Amino acid sequence: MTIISVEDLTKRYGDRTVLDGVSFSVRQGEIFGLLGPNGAGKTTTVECLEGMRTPDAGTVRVLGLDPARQTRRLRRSVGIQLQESQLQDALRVGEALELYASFHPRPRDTGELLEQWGLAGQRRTRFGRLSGGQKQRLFIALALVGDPEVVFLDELTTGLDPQGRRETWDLVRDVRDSGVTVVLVSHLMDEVTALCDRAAVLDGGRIVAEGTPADLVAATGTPVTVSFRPTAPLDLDLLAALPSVERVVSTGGTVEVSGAGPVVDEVTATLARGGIVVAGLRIRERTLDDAYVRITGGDA
Ligand SMILES: Nc1ncnc2c1ncn2[C@@H]1O[C@H](COP(=O)(O)OP(=O)(O)OP(=O)(O)O)[C@@H](O)[C@H]1O
Repeated sequence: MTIISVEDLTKRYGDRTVLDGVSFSVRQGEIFGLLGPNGAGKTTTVECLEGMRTPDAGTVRVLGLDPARQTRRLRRSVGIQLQESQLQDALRVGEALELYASFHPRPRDTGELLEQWGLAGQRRTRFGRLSGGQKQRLFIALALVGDPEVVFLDELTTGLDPQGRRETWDLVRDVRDSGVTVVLVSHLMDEVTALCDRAAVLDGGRIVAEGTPADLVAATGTPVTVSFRPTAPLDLDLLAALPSVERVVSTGGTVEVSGAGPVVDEVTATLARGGIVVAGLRIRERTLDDAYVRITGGDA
């Protein structure tokens, strides 16, 4: 079921068009990534979905509502991750959660949320005294306190150490598994690969790719590279003639074969047929990082 649909969304700031016919949809219960370099228009898109900005053209629906016109009804069902500047340093963690819970008709149990997000021991701690990771977890807990159907998370793990990032990813998966649809704004490829069920890549105000992380990689035809040292003479033309192979280079006894598609299968089958044993076999898999750089023209 489609929870969010965006069709031909256009937004201008003055005479500058920052969103130029953006279309994508988000299904219920998925983690959907909105990925793109700085200034691509991610935040503007999400602000249109949250009802904070009014599109100049196009149609946006979130849970069947028009965010620009039915903002209040929408706010009951969506959770939005705050930015740091939006909480006062003197506010205690428990107070912040109670305050935000009071804005919602059927809030979640705040004690349970504190427990879930590892903040039970910080209930009386002032916001200004929390660590970066604790602040980030509090922002997510605040986004969830209204028991939303959709939650928007923006630059989720900024400032967290590797351990903190992984723990946060696990918690976001739990959020998804509890039935909440998650829209994640990120410019971090590893985050999108690890977390998102699907993602759209935004560049210069347009969607330039959309699909699962694997789809995005495949769509760009980013090369796979296989390298090895043959232990017997090898006819490189045999490899160059394989359908998926684009390039064969031999330097200092190491052969490097690259291409898009089933390169690894074709090369290993050819070697096996020729009875050629190889040493130091390495396969460099394509990654979303490579795909992203290709899609956005290297502006990562
Ligand atoms: N209120 C505004 N007035 C004028 N221009 C704006 C405004 N807000 C954003 N912009 C411009 O619109 C473009 C898109 O900005 P947006 O914040 O949506 O991009 P983003 O992909 O979220 O980037 P970042 O990752 O840097 O936050 C940028 O060039 C930005 O400078």
